[in-house]
Amino acid sequence: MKLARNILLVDDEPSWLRSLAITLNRLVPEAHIDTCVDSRQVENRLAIGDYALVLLDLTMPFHSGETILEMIRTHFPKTRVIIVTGVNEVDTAVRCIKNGAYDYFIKTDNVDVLSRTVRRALEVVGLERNYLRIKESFLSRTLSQPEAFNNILTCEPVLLDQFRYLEAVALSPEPILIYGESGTGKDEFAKSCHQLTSNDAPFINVNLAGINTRAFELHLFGQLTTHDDGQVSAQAGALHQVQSGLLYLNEVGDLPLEAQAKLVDVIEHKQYYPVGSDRPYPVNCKIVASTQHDLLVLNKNGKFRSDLLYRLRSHKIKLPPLRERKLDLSMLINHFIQLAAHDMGLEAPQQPSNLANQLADYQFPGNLHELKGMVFDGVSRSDGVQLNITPFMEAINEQKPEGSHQTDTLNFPKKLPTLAQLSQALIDEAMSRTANNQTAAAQMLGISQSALSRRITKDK
Ligand SMILES: Nc1ncnc2c1ncn2[C@@H]1O[C@H](COP(=O)(O)OP(=O)(O)OP(=O)(O)O)[C@@H](O)[C@H]1O
Repeated sequence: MKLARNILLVDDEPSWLRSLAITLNRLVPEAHIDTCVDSRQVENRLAIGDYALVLLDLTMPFHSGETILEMIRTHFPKTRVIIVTGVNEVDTAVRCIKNGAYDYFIKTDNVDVLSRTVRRALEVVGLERNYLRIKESFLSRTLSQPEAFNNILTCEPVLLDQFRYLEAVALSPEPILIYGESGTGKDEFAKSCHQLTSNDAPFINVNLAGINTRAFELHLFGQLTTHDDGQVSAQAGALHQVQSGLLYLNEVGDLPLEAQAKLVDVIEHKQYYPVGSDRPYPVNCKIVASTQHDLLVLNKNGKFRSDLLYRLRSHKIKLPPLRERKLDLSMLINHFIQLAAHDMGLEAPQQPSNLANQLADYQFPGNLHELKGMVFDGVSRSDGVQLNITPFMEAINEQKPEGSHQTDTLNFPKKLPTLAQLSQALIDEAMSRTANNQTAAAQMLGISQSALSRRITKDK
């Protein structure tokens, strides 16, 4: 995770610079400290290094601290300045604050004051930069890392917006919540977030469905066990294994209330205690959670803690169900045909041109899981040329409301039709249901396309 942490110390006294650098390295170990003893070099150093913070002496040969402060405010507005001053220069330091310095520090102050001020300044710069990045990235219409979304096919504007939103918030230190029905692509979005944030660190997926609090603790925090002989054995939890990668908490809505309280602690304090240990360990990973349930409703029903809800909702992505993504259908069917054919070692069959139209009113309760299953079934049943549409037609028929099923029982009129009439009625129905696609209609009727074509031509 990118945090602002580069600091430049500027002072003409090399011995003071050395001791300040050592102190800060010890007290603020997450910072990267550089030093500069020549006030004429400061502008060049800032131009080549991405400094969040400058600790600036006031009295130096060549350029005074006040002059350098003005240069930094003008040319490097994203860099904050803390004035480091002697007791006799406090008036000047206060004037510097009025001119935009973040704070001042008196050389004789105790080092705890210094480390607190530096930490706070780094946090402020980190938040400012984060906010700016989110704003700039969201306002631009383009993605800077489109390859992170290679696994998510879509041309739906609402999802393309979610790509830009995810790219904008991926580097934020806050967690991200992905909300959508089963099979809407939550896992894929979490993987994209991993690519955007920490591709070379681990991605760990923890399924929280049905987990109890004890199992949650062991799974996430790990355990330290002290044996009778005094030996200690450790079992690493997901938070240890993930390091600075991405922890994906799948189905967070299923977590018991007690375990939710433990998760709030992790997010809030960025640390955790392995079971059996009273030593805290830092949390350095990105946390992405997903849910199929509306957490607001769970919260109203007393099943989801408010503090966890509001922490998770700081960045949230809502994925639409497939029934609201009809623009994507044809492309997704082709994609799954390629996958299925590859997995089965077959030639990829063609998608019937009107298949997506026929599915226009189908609700897809299982979303992409269901579509993928249908396509894999259709490929396995295909004649090698065209995708078999039986699985799709079966699903459409199953979904028809009560009373519209005509397949189970046939209601004949009082006077029975002749065989020829019945056969003609069947052909007409199949052609109408498949929008006149002879191959699809033939599949439906259980005859070859050439046999159907002969019957149609004969009847003309
Ligand atoms: N836009 C997409 N393009 C291509 N494949 C996709 C897309 N979205 C999802 N998939 C595929 O569809 C299947 C279901 O997606 P995924 O597992 O991400 O959904 P989910 O919402 O996490 O489901 P669940 O809630 O069951 O975990 C997966 O095989 C995934 O690779």
